[in-house]
Amino acid sequence: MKLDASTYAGVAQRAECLVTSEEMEAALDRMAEALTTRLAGKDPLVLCVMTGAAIVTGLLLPRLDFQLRLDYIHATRYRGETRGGDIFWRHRPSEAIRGEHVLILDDILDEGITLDHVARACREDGAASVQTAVLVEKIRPHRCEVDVVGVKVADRYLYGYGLDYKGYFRNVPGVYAVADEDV
Ligand SMILES: O=P(O)(O)OC[C@H]1O[C@H](OP(=O)(O)OP(=O)(O)O)[C@H](O)[C@@H]1O
Ligand code: HPA
Repeated sequence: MKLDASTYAGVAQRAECLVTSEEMEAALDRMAEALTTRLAGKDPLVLCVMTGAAIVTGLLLPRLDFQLRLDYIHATRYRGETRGGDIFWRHRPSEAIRGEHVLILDDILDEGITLDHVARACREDGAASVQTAVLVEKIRPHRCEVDVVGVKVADRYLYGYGLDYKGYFRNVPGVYAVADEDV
């Protein structure tokens, strides 16, 4: 769904910045360090969970100075809404996963349902090992744990650094909480 320019501007004006771009860049540096410790020398297959993880993937991979490969996996359950529904698979690269040390990279752990499904799918598809990393973890109970986290943020509806509000704001250089009236 398209947002008209005045609605877009209103959402942006009412939103609250929770994490600045400087803080996010520092978090990416810390994630890179933790992932290097876990995965350097294992020739991992990094799986970008489309679409939101495209930004964290692009920012993180140049910080990883070791042998790796990149592929993508696409499971979605929000599809432009601010509440999640059933998992919908768009791309599951089962053959590519078999025997690999997989790193699943996503933008956010919210309820944890998406990451739980994706990690299970990788194990079912014969991954040698599965590790997970997210740029943002919401402070709330989750369906699954994650190995490496960038920042922990309040349980509000968020946008920026890959996180979308109705398909928009993924390109915003900071993490913002949408005002209650806009959720
Ligand atoms: O922990 P959960 O409650 O399952 O939510 C997290 C998932 O929600 C978002 O995906 P979405 O379905 O919105 O697709 P997108 O990546 O295209 O935004 C996000 O990218 C995570 O994959
Ligand atoms: O707070 C959120 N913002 C954007 N996308 C999301 N997917 C799960 N939670 C969120």
